[in-house]
Amino acid sequence: MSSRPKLSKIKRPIAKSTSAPMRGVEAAMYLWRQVSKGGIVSESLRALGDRVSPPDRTLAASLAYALVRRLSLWEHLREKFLLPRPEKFSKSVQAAVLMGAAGLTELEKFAPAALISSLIEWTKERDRHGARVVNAVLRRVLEEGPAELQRLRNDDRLESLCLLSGVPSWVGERWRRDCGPAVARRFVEQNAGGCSLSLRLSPDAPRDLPQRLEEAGQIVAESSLPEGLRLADTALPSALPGYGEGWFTPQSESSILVGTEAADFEGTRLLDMCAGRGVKTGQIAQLRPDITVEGWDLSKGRVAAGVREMERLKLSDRVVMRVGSALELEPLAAPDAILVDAPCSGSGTWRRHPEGKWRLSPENLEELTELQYHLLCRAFSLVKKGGKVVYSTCSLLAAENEEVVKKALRAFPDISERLLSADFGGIACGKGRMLTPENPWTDGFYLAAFSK
Ligand SMILES: C[S@@+](CC[C@H](N)C(=O)[O-])C[C@H]1O[C@@H](n2cnc3c(N)ncnc32)[C@H](O)[C@@H]1O
Repeated sequence: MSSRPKLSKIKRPIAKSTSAPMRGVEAAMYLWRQVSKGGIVSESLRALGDRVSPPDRTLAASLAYALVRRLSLWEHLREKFLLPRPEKFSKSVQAAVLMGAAGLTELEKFAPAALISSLIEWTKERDRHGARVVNAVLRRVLEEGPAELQRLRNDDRLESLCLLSGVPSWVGERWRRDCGPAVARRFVEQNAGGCSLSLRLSPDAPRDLPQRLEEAGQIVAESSLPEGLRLADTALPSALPGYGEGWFTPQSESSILVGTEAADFEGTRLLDMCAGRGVKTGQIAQLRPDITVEGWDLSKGRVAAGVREMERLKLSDRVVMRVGSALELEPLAAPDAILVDAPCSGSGTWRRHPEGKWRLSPENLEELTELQYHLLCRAFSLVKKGGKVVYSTCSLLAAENEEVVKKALRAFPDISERLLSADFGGIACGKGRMLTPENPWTDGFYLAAFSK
């Protein structure tokens, strides 16, 4: 994996304004280039605008997601077939082989010969001699790749399962250390599953919203949560009927449970210390018409999106969103309850955001856990005496969850962990819970609650 492009911090893709139309494979390569530079597939796809026709867009998205979801597997195949070593070849050859391995293995609807010839054409424009190498290597992938995949399936080491499921092997090892081999295998396998859109219904959603969604072409199912609704597939939420009216919010069922726990407190003021775009902020304000909410976030863009979200949900009169670090801002009034929905590795949501898993390293995990610890300590010191703190992450790693909690509890003897307000399922972690991505509508989440 030595030749992997550096997947640095997320940057927004730059849409070229004066650009020629693109075919599917070319667009897929553009998406991959953006991801390699720190972008994310969905946003880069949007930035392509009308430069690709709808069928080419579908092909480009399928190829790019196939590549990013199981990147380490394609790198493994590239290592095996692009000899003597991938680094000996140009970047274009390396990228074409990677994309080809993903496409030939996963895309059943696209004829292998057509994919190979598109990748050869793409490479030819960048590296004339390299195009022959791409041709030869992809034909080997086509012939010998299935046997290699079968060999991995027959091998019961966790490392092979990680390759097949698209999980960085060091994370698989961490899960084994944290939870034992059986749970670790389950987490790895769950990562290979698909995900679908789940909605949180607003109190003013019309009763016939499910029918309206079905009329718009969605397959709708009931959720295990009274305020939830499941769609059979993913969809662009803003394109669904009722989005503009604020009748629903896209939110995974695990995330809904976190908001439910945070809204269950005595008092009238809640501080949401890492409010992001305000998904849980809006949920809590809807659940508790008697309270006011203050939401903070470091990101100006997310706070601006949060402000728009409160307007969409008609909550702006009770929710204030502010930009700044939760380690420095002072609350407008002392909070009775605080939600720390901490920035994290996102290891419970990798099915939705596959780019994140390849950006995580043991080093930046350590930086995250430091920040999480300080955020939780700040919440412990800011909350009123008698108040409640909820800590959550969308991570399945103990380092970001119970280990942060243990360390912060040691520093605050006046804080104690309390039972959650309901049985949320998942795996017990002290008095908290780890919710697992066991179906397409749930993400991996950790939540724990505290009293001062
Ligand atoms: C998990 S997300 C929050 C999601 C949000 N609660 C929701 O439900 O939509 C974590 C957020 O923490 C923010 N963040 C990171 N460092 C922060 C800090 N020092 N102070 C405040 N927010 C921070 C990030 O910008 C990110 O939006």
